Amino acid sequence: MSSPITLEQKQRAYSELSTIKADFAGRGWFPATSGNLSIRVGEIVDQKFTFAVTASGKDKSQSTPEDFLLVNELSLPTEATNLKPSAETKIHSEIYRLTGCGAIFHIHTVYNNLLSELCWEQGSIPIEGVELIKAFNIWEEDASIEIPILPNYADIAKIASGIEAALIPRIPGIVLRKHGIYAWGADAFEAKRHLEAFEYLFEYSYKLNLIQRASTRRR
Ligand SMILES: CSC[C@@H](O)[C@@H](O)C(=O)COP(=O)(O)O
Ligand SMILES: [Zn+2]
Repeated sequence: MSSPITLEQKQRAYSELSTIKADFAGRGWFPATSGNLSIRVGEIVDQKFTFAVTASGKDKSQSTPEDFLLVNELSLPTEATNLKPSAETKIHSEIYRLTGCGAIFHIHTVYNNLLSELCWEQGSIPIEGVELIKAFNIWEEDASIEIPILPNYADIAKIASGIEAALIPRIPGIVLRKHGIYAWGADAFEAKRHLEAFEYLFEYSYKLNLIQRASTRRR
């Protein structure tokens, strides 16, 4: 059994999620109700854990008393509620199980969708030598990283079952093809830093690609 969650722990997680949700909504990171967020509450004990997750299908630019609920490692609500957890909760559960992280943020952006398609054939998005790679705690000079891309099945359990094989240990994120990114960290602060870095690197990479293609055409 994981230890019982106190009201204070729950309120702290909801408050943190609420602040992050408003911040990301302000950046246009939740178009058309897309995206979902979660924070783990309490420790992982005997592979059992609890996390606060966004309710499904909400306008995530609005703040209401019904934005979040608690679920367990099986993605099932741990308290009586009318709310439905995010349709993608099983992806969160699997990432917590595999990484032991403390927070997971998922967003759909044009840049993460474009890069997932541009790099689909190679199976991952390569980024070379950009300073912001250090946001992942990768400090080597001119580091090269690859961000894995997974197929975007309609069956969320099928997506979740492919995560273990796709994970790259030092990369705190995965991209679903023409869908969006999942980024995580030890806590909400770190998950946010990672997500911001991924999105910056995707925009950089997409624009670099455009410039390089245009200059190749001119030659
Ligand atoms: C409305 S399109 C986006 C959804 O299909 C899904 O990908 C998503 O990110 C949000 O689902 P949700 O159930 O609200 O967490
Ligand atoms: Zn999604």
